[in-house]
Amino acid sequence: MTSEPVLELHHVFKSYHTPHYRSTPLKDVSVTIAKGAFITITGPSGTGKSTLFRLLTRLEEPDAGRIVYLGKPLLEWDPPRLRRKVHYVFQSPVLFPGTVADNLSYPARLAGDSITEEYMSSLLRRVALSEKYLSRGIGDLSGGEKQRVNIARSLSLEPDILLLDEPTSALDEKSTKHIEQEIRAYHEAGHTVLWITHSPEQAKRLGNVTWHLEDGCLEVLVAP
Ligand SMILES: Nc1ncnc2c1ncn2[C@@H]1O[C@H](COP(=O)(O)OP(=O)(O)OP(=O)(O)O)[C@@H](O)[C@H]1O
Repeated sequence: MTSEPVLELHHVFKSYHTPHYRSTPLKDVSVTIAKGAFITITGPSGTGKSTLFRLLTRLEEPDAGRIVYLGKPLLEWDPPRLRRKVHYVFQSPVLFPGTVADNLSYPARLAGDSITEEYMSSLLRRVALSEKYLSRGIGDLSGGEKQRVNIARSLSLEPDILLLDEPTSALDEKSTKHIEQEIRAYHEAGHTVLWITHSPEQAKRLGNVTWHLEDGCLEVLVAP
């Protein structure tokens, strides 16, 4: 791992105000992510882990502070281009009606390209699904199968930074271990990974740097 920063947060604040409550998920958070890092993110439910990912992909903007990707402020990045490079795999899979193949080939079609059935089968194997799934309708899949198709489609984009929001929450132990192994391989190929998890055991298995987010503060924990 090099120490070259790929993402930087400088004094980032984010809060929400509604008529009924006020919540401040990020209070003056400053942190740097080195290129090729594998960071797990933990913290109680509702503390702002997903909010952080929304800010990193410009789905929302901070109230104050600056986020920089590859030396350039996020505000200067074209959002669709940014989101292919810093890619958010949502906690609830976003798939459209149609077959698994329709969904896997969507990013290529959007770019005016096409991908082969063989490549789509290899994407499915990476998430422990057989090629038989290619013709299955999205509506017929279980929550865990949808989650894996969603991850397979994201891997096809080969993002520089992969943001995973509880990607194994609907999976059994065997599939969870398979996905962990696949994402480790993705990381070892030189990519940066941020992984939100509620499981301290999973955080320990996945890497030695954990960010703990609570009460708006981000604490960096490095395992010995
Ligand atoms: N659009 C919004 N409007 C108002 N409040 C919001 C909005 N989005 C998030 N919040 C609030 O901000 C806080 C952080 O939410 P966030 O989804 O980031 O938490 P989280 O740590 O990812 O939670 P979980 O572990 O349950 O997924 C919560 O209190 C939530 O209710």
